[in-house]
Amino acid sequence: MALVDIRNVTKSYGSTQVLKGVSLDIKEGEIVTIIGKSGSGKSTLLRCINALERIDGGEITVEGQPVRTDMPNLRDFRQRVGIVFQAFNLFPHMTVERNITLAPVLNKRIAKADGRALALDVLERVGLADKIDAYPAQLSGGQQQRVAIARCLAMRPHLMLFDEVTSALDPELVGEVLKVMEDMARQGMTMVLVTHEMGFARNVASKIVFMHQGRVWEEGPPAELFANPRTPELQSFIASVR
Ligand SMILES: Nc1ncnc2c1ncn2[C@@H]1O[C@H](COP(=O)(O)OP(=O)(O)OP(=O)(O)O)[C@@H](O)[C@H]1O
Repeated sequence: MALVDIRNVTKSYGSTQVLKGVSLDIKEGEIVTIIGKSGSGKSTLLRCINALERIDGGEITVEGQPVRTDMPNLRDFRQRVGIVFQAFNLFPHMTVERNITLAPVLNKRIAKADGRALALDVLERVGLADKIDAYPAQLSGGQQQRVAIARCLAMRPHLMLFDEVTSALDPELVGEVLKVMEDMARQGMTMVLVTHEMGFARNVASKIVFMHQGRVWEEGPPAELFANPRTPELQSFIASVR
């Protein structure tokens, strides 16, 4: 069974249909990269998987459970499906440790006394254990984004979604964040990313999904898709990002 099963999903904002019948399977351990032009519906699809947006038609299931914005165990669901955004959204008045432990303590996933150990554990995974007592303003953008990823990892998610997480970073800071994501991929985390980083898409993704005008236009393993794009739309997209 697929970890995520997306069947014929439609979604409109007002009179604009942004998703026009999207179907997609994501299996455990897969690294799926969604690419496509601005406005093709990539972020919207990602947000629908996490129940941040209500879908109009079709169905999304995660681990067999239908995803709905009004599902009874939404908070529990969001712990299993983490999302990291372009803006890091760290609380500026809290230390890195507090930022990471706030939700797990509030949700009673861990005792307050165990918070520091948990924070250290996830910070080690993003290479920032020495910043546990820092405040966000004392960190670079790349470091802040790695803390945001660590905060997500602290919930022990089964699936992680990344929405253009390197787009707001200075170019020299992009690599450190991609490296953390690459490590997570290697450790078997199931990940879905919307990204403009074609190098990452080529080298790390197990599957590329090319979206065009609200549809999955082409999908497949990167080597195949980039070497033999079948449609003129993907050909011109690849040419535009070279
Ligand atoms: N909350 C919203 N209200 C109205 N329209 C929206 C909303 N969110 C997105 N849209 C519109 O839906 C379309 C798809 O947006 P989406 O962000 O999913 O595209 P995208 O492929 O991720 O683009 P980008 O690469 O620019 O982020 C766009 O035309 C956008 O203007």
